Amino acid sequence: MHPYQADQEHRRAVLQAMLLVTIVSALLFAALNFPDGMFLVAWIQVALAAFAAGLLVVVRRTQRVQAWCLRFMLVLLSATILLLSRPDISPYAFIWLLVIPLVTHLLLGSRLGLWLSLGYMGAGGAIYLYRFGASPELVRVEVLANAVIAALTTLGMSHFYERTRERSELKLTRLATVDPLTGLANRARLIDVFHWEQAQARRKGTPLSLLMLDLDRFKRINDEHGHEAGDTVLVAFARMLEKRLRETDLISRFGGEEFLVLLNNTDGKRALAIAEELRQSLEQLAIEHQGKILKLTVSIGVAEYGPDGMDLDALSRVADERLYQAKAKGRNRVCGGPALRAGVEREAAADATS
Ligand SMILES: Nc1nc2c(ncn2[C@@H]2O[C@H](COP(=O)(O)OP(=O)(O)OP(=O)(O)O)[C@@H](O)[C@H]2O)c(=O)[nH]1
Repeated sequence: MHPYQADQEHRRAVLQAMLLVTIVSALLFAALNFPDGMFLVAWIQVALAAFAAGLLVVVRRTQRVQAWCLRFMLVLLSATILLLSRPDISPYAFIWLLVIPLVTHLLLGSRLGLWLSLGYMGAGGAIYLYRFGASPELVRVEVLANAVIAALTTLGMSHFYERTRERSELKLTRLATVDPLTGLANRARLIDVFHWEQAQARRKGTPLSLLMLDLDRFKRINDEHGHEAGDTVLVAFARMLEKRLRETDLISRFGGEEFLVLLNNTDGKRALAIAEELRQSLEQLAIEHQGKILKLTVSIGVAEYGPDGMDLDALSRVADERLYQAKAKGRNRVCGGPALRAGVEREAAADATS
């Protein structure tokens, strides 16, 4: 699951729980307020329950969970402030202000949660002082001190909890999707991104290509210069790939000295040319390790989404076969399919005759 998706699913679950609580409590309060003749308050509560019920249906399927969380919070908090500003509301209803930091942080994260909490709790506090400022027993120092300390405690704890949760989630996401040696994407992330790119390619008909790269005689580097030198080479190769490719390309390390690159918006012919540029760049690269210069080459297999396969497994298989051909032909070369090669040759012939 993409990190963004994991976060989205977390928020979706919290929002669904919050909507259920809102429906039940709003209907309960409406049922208490109707017999007391507080019709406007009761109808606002019924409207809030209806809005939450409608949202419950939308939220099950929407991809825009964060936007719906914000809309729901703005409606819920504005309705709360509206109800608290009614002259017939009990001072005990202001206790609900203490719940604001908890729900805003759970639904909107630490940043938006903090700002909305400060805004709406501040507004609620101001309404309380305006309404009950003339009743000495309701604005006694110990009453206000209790309220302020309780409010700051829930705000501080909610903020601290959410910040810590967000940081751990980020750390776990990094661990789950990044190769620790090179900092490139790992297999799990490549699979994730491939699914996204595959959907784009299907919907928009844009081309997509895959390169499989394998360093030549890498074992020798390890054997002759040590494992550390091998690691230095892998990192230098990763940085070279990042420098030569676009930010939208996904570069991943699959294992050992094998790398996979996903080139979006790139057809097989262009991918073949890019692979050739990468091959030449590595050939010219001098990698320094403990005062020694290490030289290395790479073999590359190219596959194109569509002609060579419709999923990652099929494309990887084809790219791997072509990589094997490149190795078999003497290494330090790029191999595409017959169709790709024919395309390049046709172009070369056209160039020669023009
Ligand atoms: N330094 C280092 N070496 C690694 C790492 N992962 C795998 N290797 C080594 O990579 C080498 C791969 O060797 P082979 O699969 O024989 O391939 P090669 O020597 O590159 O030969 P060809 O691919 O046929 O050109 C092995 O010696 C592994 O121990 C790593 O993270 N760091």
